Parts: sequence; C-alpha cells; structure tokens
Amino acid sequence: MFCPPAELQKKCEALDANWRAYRAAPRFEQFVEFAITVSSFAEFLHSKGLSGLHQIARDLEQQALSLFGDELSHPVPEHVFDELASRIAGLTARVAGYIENGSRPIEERRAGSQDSDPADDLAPPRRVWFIGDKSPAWRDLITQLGYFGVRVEVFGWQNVPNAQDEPAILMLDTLGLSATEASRRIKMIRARFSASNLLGLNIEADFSCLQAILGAGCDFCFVRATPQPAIMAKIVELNGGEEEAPYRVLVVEDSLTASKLVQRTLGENGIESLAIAQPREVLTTLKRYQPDLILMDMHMPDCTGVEAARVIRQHTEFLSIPIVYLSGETDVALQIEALRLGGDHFLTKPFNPVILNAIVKSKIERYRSLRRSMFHDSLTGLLNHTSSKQRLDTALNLAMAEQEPMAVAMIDIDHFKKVNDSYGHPVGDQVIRSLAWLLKQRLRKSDILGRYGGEEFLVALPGATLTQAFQILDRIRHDFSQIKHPFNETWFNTTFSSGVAQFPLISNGEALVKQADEALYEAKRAGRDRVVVRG
Ligand SMILES: Nc1nc2c(ncn2[C@@H]2O[C@H](COP(=O)(O)OP(=O)(O)OP(=O)(O)O)[C@@H](O)[C@H]2O)c(=O)[nH]1
Repeated sequence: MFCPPAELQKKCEALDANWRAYRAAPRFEQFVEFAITVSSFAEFLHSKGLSGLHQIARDLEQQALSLFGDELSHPVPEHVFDELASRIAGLTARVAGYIENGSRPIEERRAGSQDSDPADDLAPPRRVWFIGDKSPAWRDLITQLGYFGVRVEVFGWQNVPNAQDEPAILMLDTLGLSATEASRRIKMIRARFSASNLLGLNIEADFSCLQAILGAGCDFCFVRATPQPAIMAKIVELNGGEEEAPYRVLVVEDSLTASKLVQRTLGENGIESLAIAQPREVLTTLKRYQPDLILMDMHMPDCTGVEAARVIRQHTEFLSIPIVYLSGETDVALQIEALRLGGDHFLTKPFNPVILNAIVKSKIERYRSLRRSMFHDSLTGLLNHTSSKQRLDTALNLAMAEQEPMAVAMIDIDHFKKVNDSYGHPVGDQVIRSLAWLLKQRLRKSDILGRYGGEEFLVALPGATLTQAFQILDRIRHDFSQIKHPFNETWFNTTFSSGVAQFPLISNGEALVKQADEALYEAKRAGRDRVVVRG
C-alpha cells in the first residue's frame, strides 16, 4: 500500500482548492464539491493505511456532512467558516509534515515482493514499536513476532523517538495508567505519528474507558487479559498489508447524463464503474465485469429496474450481489415493493453524492466479507479447499497459455495428532495458524496458498521450476522448525513435510495435486521434516 508523496500532495491540494472555491463563492453546489473532495480524501488516506491523517480527515468529513444542508444553508455562518478553515489548515500542515519527514508508508513489504523472482528473498521485516513500562509478558510476544518477519523495538513512554521513520504499528501499553492519563499520552502520540496504527494494550474493558482511548486516537484496543494469539493475529494481519482490488459498480441507467454523474461521483472515491443503458445487456455484463454492486435506475424505456432485478435474481451466482435503486420516485409504497422484489436500498434523485458513496461502500464491504467467508478458511484466512482447487486450475490455464512452468506443493504438519494430544486442540489450531502466517509472509501475492485440509496446505508457485520451488519450500521448512510454540511456561517445536510436482511435466490440476501428494508421502516415509520433489 505504497502512497506516492506526489499523489498525497495532489489530493491535499485538490481539497484546499475546493475549499478556496467555496470561500470565494459560498454556494451550496460549491459546498457539495468541497464535501465530495473531503470524503474522497478521507477514503484515500484510509486506503493507504495513513491512520492518523485519516482520523483528522474523517472528523473534517463529519463536520462537512453536518453542514451539508441545502441552497438556503449557505453560506455557513462566519464562525463556522473559521472553524472549517482551521481544521483544513491543521490537516494540510500534518500532510505537509508527513511528506517532508519522508516517512515510509506503513505497508510497503508486499508491494516490493509482488513481481520478484520466485527464489528471491522476500519481504523486508516490518517494524512495530512497543511503548510502555517494559513488561516481561512482551518477551514471548516479541520472539513470536520475529518468526513472522515483524521486527519489534521497545521504548519507555518518556523516550519515544521522533516520527522521522514511522513504524507500521505502535503498541501502547497502558498498564498502571489511569484512563485519563492513558488518553492524554495516546493523544500526544497520535499528534506525532501521522501514519502508524495505534493499538492500545491492557485497556480497561469498561465502556467509558474504551470510549476515551478510542477518542484519543487509538485505532484498536486490546482489553486486559487478551490472549497473546489474538494480539499476534492482529499485528500479523496489519503487517500483511494486503491491498484490496478496487470496488466495482455496474450502473444500469438509460440517461447518459445521469450515468456520467454517478460514475464521476464513484470515481472521486476510487470506485471503478461501468455503465450500460440497456437493461437486457445486464446478465452478460455481470458475467464479464464481475461487479460488487449494481446501481439500477428505476424507470427505463423497455424495462423497470424492479423487472431487471428480478431477472438478475433468477441466477444463483447473482443472488447476493447488492442492488441499489436510483430513482426520482418518492412513493414509499413503491420503494418498499422494489426492495421486496430483490433490491437492497433505494436512493432518490437528485442524490447526495457523499451519501451515495457511503451506501455503495458499506454494501460492498458486507458483500465482500460474505464472499470472503465463502471462499476462505475461517481459522487461517487462507483460501479454502474448493477455492484453492479453482485457483489452481485458473493458474494452470494461464501457465499453459504463457508456456511458463508452475510448481505445486502439498504441505502437511508432522505428527500433528501428537501436538493436539499433548497440548490441546486450541494450541494445535495456533500451530496451524503459525504455518499459515509464515507461508503468507514468505510467498508472493501471485502465488496460490490454501488450507487444503486440517493440517494440510496447498501451494502453487507460478513461474517456479522444481529447483526454485525446492529452495523456497525448504527454507520455509527450516524456519518453521525453528519456531518455538509457547505452551504454559515452556515451548515446543514442530516440523512439516512437503511434496512438490511441476507443470509442464504434468499438465492437469488434479494429477499435479496427486503427484505432489505422493511426493509428500514419500517425504513422510523417509522420516518427515523434508521436501521431496517429483521430477
Ligand atoms: N487442532 C486441530 N487439529 C486438527 C484440525 N484438523 C485436523 N486436525 C487433527 O490433525 C491430526 C492429523 O493427524 P494424522 O493425519 O493422523 O497425521 P499426523 O499425526 O499429523 O501424522 P503424519 O501426518 O503422519 O506426520 C488429527 O488428529 C486431526 O484431528 C484443526 O483444524 N485443528
């Protein structure tokens, strides 16, 4: 999630320009432009993981929305002008300071790893600072994080370094501090760090304390006695920095002017869109474009939006895609009927662009989260069995078309039954998660990684030869065997075995998995803790 300083600067200048335009001509339409830019800037900062700047922009957005009103509400009173001006000046100064500091954006590791050679040493370590009075409890957590490429530095509250080189995450331990004192210190840290995610540790679980800590600028709170694996999981997740594909919206609208307006509004917020004027093209376009949401005009010449939605809902693959109607219709009975017949929301024209974006985004977030749970495994977040197989077939077709090699590996944790029997099922789960984190950290984004069964994983490395695949997997095997899994006051090690097969030696997905499985059993028979390739 690298954020080029020039892009940040440009977005900030656009905000400033729109604000000046409103000051010069304080009309409603100009305020709408300003509010759209604020909203788009806040979204941009969020998407780039610039947590501190995002919080300031979000507050500004809230204020702008509360002043939205209509033609009669503008110009806003003079003291409101001054308040907005001071917030904007504060935000632009923070952005300028951040750019000047040359602070590294927080999630560059994967950006750098994507196009690298399969045998490259991937992923420079990610940095986390622990702030607080040193606690022995951190030692284990810091060691564990080290296994997954996360480098931790520890500082007391009094000697937090300057924000020249912001870490990805600041863990703020509030143990022994009153809620008021903790909030005061967190506020100071938030004011200094524009990008880092702030995670509060050992926070009192009561409502007002959490409210105060979040209000002071913390992004996430761990209440007292949160189990270590939960803290680990959050840190590893934030460090993963996986960039999501842009949201996609299909606009079905017969008026060219209306669709252009909608597309422009979506585009301002980084949402991709495609417009069609003919409802009868909707099914083929849905298949081809694969949007996350449909914005549907209610009244079109040959077909109403409701009729189109009913046709869409006849297809199982489009049963859950959100449909939001756009219409001049204010008849409540008709709106309810439209929602009953397959729609998810109703927006009346002329639409408020900021509300349109907010609704589109929240519907897409839910839809994507639903799809994630359908295609991903809940324990590790990796692809589940079915989707790993599907992704493998797609990657294989691509490898065939491009005449590139591709290695496929099966990985299975050794003597895992013993882990469960000796330490319990939850500890076994944590071992599975650790292997998933390690694989995720070491493989490229273009590689395929799935949890194939209980303690079995499938990995496909497009472009990798058998030799390269062996090098990569054997290094991961070695590093996994070094991990000390904590158990009560002690720890234990565990290992995995792996078997590897390769396209084009075998050219069918199922046969590749079978061959890799056979190599895996050879590795198990030969004594485990090894990688066997089938050439
Ligand atoms: N904790 C936990 N255990 C699981 C999960 N899924 C499967 N298992 C356990 O994993 C163990 C797999 O054991 P086996 O297939 O006999 O193999 P193994 O003990 O790993 O021995 P080898 O593979 O021969 O080295 C079984 O005891 C399963 O109950 C899971 O999601 N969590």
